[in-house]
Amino acid sequence: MAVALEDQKFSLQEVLDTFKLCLSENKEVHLEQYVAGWRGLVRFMNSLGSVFSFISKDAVNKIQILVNHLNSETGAHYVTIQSMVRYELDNQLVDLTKRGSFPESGCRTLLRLHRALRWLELFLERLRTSTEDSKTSAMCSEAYNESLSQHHPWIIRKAAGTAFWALPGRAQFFDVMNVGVPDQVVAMLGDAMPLISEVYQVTEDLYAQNNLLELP
Ligand SMILES: CCCCCCCC/C=C\CCCCCCCC(=O)N[C@@H](COP(=O)(O)O)[C@H](O)/C=C/CCCCCCCCCCCCC
Repeated sequence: MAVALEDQKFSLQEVLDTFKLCLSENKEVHLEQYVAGWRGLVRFMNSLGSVFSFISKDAVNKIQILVNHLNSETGAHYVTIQSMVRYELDNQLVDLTKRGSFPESGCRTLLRLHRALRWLELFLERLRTSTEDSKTSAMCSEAYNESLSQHHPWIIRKAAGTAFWALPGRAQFFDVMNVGVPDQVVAMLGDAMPLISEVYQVTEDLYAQNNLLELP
């Protein structure tokens, strides 16, 4: 019997596998798979409750901007993050010092998700090494404070901190991930982490080489 898409059980393994697909052998990051990975993560976050919807809205908005670039007539330049950066810089399509004509450039939009990927990397590593009595809210908030929060104003930091309190405990969180017993979750995270870290590092190096890490 066919199962409707919305009835299919969420599998975090599949989402993390999508990130695996976005890195080619020559270390190019494919944008279509990168945004597909984010879409899956947002779906997971939505399943945790409406308290996260302000975060989800922002992420969806940024994903959509990138999808619009991919589907535009210049979409061929957006196949990889590397080609996107080259194209937008060569054609002066990026606001480099202050917000101006290009508030939806691929480079600045992806930078926001890239910073969030660092949060994810830190959060997953904490989850992987956590114990039964570790608190997901504390792990999430520590990861956030070490990464994304440095780019957010007080009001966003406050709202994010409040939302983290609504995270389910570790056991329930592992359950929603739908990977298996805790040992299987830990093993899956151990496999996924190096890939996420590599995607993060390749993007970080590309942005650093092009002085794009502080785009307004
Ligand atoms: C095995 C565990 C899996 C964990 C799965 C986590 C799923 C997370 C899914 C999505 C993460 C959210 C990505 C958020 C992108 C935020 C981008 C950003 O920084 N935007 C701000 C700046 O944008 P501009 O104004 O410059 O355009 C914007 O101001 C942000 C607004 C919303 C608040 C963002 C708070 C981010 C907290 C990230 C932690 C998410 C916690 C989820 C808990 C599972």
